[in-house]
Amino acid sequence: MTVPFYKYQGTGNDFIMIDNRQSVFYKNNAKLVSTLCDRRFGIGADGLILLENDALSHFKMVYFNADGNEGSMCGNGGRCTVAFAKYLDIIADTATFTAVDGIHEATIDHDRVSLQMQEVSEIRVKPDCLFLDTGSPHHVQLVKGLADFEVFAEGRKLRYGLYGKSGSNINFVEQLDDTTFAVRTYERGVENETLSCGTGVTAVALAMHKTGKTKVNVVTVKTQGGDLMVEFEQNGGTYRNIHLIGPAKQVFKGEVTC
Ligand SMILES: N[C@@H](CCC[C@H](N)C(=O)O)C(=O)O
Repeated sequence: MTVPFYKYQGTGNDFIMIDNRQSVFYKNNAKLVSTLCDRRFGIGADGLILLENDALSHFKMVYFNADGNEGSMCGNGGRCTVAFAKYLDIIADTATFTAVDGIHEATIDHDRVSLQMQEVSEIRVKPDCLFLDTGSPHHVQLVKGLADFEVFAEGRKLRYGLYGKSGSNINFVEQLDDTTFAVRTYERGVENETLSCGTGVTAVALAMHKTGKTKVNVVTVKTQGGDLMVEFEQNGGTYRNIHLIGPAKQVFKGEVTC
């Protein structure tokens, strides 16, 4: 049986995208998902996303990490799914969709997607790092010399050593100026550095604001795959109206044999 697929990328975080409104893809097959995401034996991607029907919103996003397991929220994947929904004519310029962490709103202008993220009220500030959940769990740590930093080795050590079996995504950050940060992320579920992680970028912006490294409410975060912006409001200890903004593009389409 063949199933049409599309490939999308958001600042280099890449996804296999399948229109599953007619249940064409059997989703309880972790081995199939991981093989499709394999860069040598499959299509190659950081994750696979199913766009499905939803009673409450325009569509539902079901996200799998490259290891084949269903993941927590994916910010770049969410932005790419909005672009895919527009391509399929499910939405025009605004969307409401359901993800694993609840309902999200988004707008799209050409290939630029602004995705509203869930509120964040708990940020754990530790002596040399922060931990917060922006839909997915994130460790945020300032480092010097980010370009040469051993992201894979250090990220893997922390992901398994500090956060137990369930683990965490690990972000290493360097401040570039009052409003701009660079980040490199070791992604749980991909078990490698990815070129960009949207929930990670969101976590970095909030963590840097929380610790007073930046005073602005619109932060630019430079990833290995391009720039993203995070806008937010802070009220007491809670960050709300958080938006992750940046490009999401279709790269190619094809068919998979399942
Ligand atoms: N690439 C994603 C993050 C996906 C979540 C993560 N891998 C996990 O399950 O912990 C993003 O853009 O947010």
